Amino acid sequence: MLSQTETQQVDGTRHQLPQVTEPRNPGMALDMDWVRGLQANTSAIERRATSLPARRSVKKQHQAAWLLRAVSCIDLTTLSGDDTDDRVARLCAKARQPVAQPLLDALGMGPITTGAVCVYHDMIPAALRALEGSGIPVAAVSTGFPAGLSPFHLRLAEIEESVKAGAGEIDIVISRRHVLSGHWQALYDEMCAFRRACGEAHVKAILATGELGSLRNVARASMICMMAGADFIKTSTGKESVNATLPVTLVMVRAIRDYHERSGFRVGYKPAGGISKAKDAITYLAMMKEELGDRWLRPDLFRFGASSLLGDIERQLEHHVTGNYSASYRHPTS
Ligand SMILES: O=C[C@H](O)COP(=O)(O)O
Repeated sequence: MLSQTETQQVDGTRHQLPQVTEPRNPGMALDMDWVRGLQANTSAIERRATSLPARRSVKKQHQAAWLLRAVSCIDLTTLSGDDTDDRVARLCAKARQPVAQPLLDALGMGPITTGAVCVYHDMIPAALRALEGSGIPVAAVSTGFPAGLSPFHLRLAEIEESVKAGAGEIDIVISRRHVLSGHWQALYDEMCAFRRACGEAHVKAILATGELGSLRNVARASMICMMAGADFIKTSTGKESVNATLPVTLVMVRAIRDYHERSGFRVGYKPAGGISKAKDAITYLAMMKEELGDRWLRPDLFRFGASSLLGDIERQLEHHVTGNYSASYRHPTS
């Protein structure tokens, strides 16, 4: 069983987190002087990113508490052309009970859920049905995900349809070409329009960082999306050839820190794509704690976009409790 100290390791609170209400980022006018002043020292960033996993070893007895926190921050995702209502229902059952009850009992933990379930628009009704009464939000990818190259009015309409269908969170993709050609005003205007179309639904801006060409572009695109009112900035669709990485994370979380220092608003961070190992999840959480502080270790400000991470975390928790590793096929996600 986890002691109270162990469950407090992650951010000084019990794992069953009280609800915290964060004022929504309203955005601000585009400040091009600020944007142009943003630089990224690639070699320093890469050095810091490489040193983190090696330097930061979460002590064994605290790992289970960190892993449970990671679970509560997962946007449990299925984004496949062959998604079906049944697959989404199985995924949602997993979101409601992501860790087997005997493991939770052995760890002395109460109920836990994932942060959200993330699906394509057509899967929203199935997800809502399966999550009814759970309080788990449905996130829908939108705006011509993953490329974001459909006609602009259709991208706006897609957001509106998903909000109407009941999605509480909308993951939009930005136009990479605006970044690659330095059309910052166009990027800002696009993001403002997406935010408006979302209404009360929270909007995550997917930058597709693997396609932005440089870390400096990542810094600038992050800042512009926040200036235009993004609630979260997210690395990737999971469909680019390079998805979430630690260097990109450093650049994005430092942009979040700068934005908070100047505006007073906290924007969330969502690394997504290719995060499938429990130890990587701990590295990301440790980076959030070191760069942004404990407040960003809660699901209202941090999510993993991941389809298979949960299975590995459950395996590691089982090992923590029983001393044995089970086969990964025993922990299917959907
Ligand atoms: O936003 C989430 C990603 O599409 C999930 O990517 P993944 O399948 O590599 O975990």
